[in-house]
Amino acid sequence: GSTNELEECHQLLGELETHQDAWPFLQPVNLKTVPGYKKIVKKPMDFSTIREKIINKQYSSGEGFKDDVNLVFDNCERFNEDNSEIGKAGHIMRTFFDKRWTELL
Ligand SMILES: Cc1ncccc1N[C@H]1CCCS(=O)(=O)C1
Repeated sequence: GSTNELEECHQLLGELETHQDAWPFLQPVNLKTVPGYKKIVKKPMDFSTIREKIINKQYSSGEGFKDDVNLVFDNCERFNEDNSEIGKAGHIMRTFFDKRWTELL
């Protein structure tokens, strides 16, 4: 059911936050200090914002949670070179998420 589904999302968010390659995604990108980010990335998203949304019951199902997690990684790919430190972390984190999400289904 959706309650259990959202509990699984909360558990999975904890795994994302504690992953060794999560560091670029733990807090919102600083729009004042990262040149170009505000203009280029229309919908910023990060793990702390997702946690707030879970706590405030802003997700009605796992789909909304999954969409926000994917937004984190899509923003990362748009702004960062694939072979940059942050770009590489984004690919690793997306692969990790996709595997765990598939295991939940
Ligand atoms: C995900 C992302 N995309 C583009 C630029 C920066 C970031 N993340 C930053 C978040 C704060 C710490 S950091 O500044 O090292 C990395």
